[in-house]
Amino acid sequence: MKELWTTMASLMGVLAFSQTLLNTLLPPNLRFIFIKLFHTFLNYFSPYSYFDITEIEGVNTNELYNAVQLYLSSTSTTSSNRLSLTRGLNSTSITYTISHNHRLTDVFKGVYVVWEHIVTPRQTQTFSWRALPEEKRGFSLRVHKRDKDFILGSYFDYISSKASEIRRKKEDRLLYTNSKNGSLDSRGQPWESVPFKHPSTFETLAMDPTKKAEIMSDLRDFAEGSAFYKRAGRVWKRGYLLYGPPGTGKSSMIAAMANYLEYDIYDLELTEVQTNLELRKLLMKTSSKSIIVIEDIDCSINLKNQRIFVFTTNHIEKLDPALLRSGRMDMHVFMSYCCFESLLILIKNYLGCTVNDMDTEILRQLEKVVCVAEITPADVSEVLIKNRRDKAKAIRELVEILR
Ligand SMILES: Nc1ncnc2c1ncn2[C@@H]1O[C@H](COP(=O)(O)OP(=O)(O)OP(=O)(O)O)[C@@H](O)[C@H]1O
Repeated sequence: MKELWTTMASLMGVLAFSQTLLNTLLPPNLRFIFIKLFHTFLNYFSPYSYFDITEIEGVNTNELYNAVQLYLSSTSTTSSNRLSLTRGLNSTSITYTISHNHRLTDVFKGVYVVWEHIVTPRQTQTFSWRALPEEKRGFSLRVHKRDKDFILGSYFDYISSKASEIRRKKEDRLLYTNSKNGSLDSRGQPWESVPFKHPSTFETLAMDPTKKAEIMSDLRDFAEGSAFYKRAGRVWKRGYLLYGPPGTGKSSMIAAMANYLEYDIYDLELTEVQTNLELRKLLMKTSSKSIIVIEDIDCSINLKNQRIFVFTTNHIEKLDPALLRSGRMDMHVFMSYCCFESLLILIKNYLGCTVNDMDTEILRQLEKVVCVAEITPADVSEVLIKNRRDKAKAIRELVEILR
């Protein structure tokens, strides 16, 4: 053991001496060439290839760096014993990634790779139109030379698609509205956004169960069908027309759709849009995983984008028949007054009672009166919220107002 230490100490001494000799004898340019040659020599014999992904390329943010960071934060790949945790302002989710200058191993289709998160202080601030971070951050990927082509071919594509999936799941979704008179915000965006936190889901939505199941399956088919639409040469878009009296749940339905598909919502106020060109620009600035809501329908609008559109109206009879025939609306959904099934859903939402908890005679009475009373789910909700602490009173009052 003692001998080993002595040998190591001598080796270190030789190395230090060689470095000093190199620094004294060689001018900086030659020294640089010498070090480069030395690295090339080492690389030649090394069994590994390295890929560097820096956070900032020139002055642009490198999207691949963000994608790798997100990908490495997914539980299935994390095998490091030191992680950095972060949470964005107004966000409910925590993101974690490997700590600075730590490593982790990932396995992709049986191939082992090692990631290292390299963070070093930025030495000099080169001239730039925007301030650069004080630290230089980057990922270095080490792969075996024999796996290099395979990794370049599919691993990075896999990382990018996984990162988009994680981004959609983790990020709080947003509700966008178009700025007044087509003005742009401080970041040059025509849409203003706020976090979207509407609690409505298909489970809490009171409507005919068959119709509900049909809409859910249509949405799912559409969201998963991009390849089919492409094969069939059709534009990947779907239009829904929601119509019915106020308070029947059109807005709740839109929120349920967005929550179901985990899409953002763009609430398009057409009165703020002056020209078709302006409209096109607005639509170009939306993501494809989004629902675009248009409440004032106008025949002249031209919608060619790939996404889901939802049109709402309280008066379908006032719509131009040409608009209904135009093929822009693939599904017409009538949001109707309360039916018995809707009533049961609302009672469960607000009072926590199921059919089994309720008196059969009361149920029979409710069933009899609800189908003749023109009462909206919004009206029923009001009564139930008001009396939510006294379930019996809530049901009694419901029977009363339905008569
Ligand atoms: N079908 C429904 N299921 C569950 N809750 C509903 C439903 N319809 C209405 N509500 C309740 O009533 C409130 C108002 O309904 P909502 O705004 O969705 O109706 P709307 O049809 O969009 O009305 P408007 O045409 O006036 O915009 C909702 O926040 C919700 O609490």
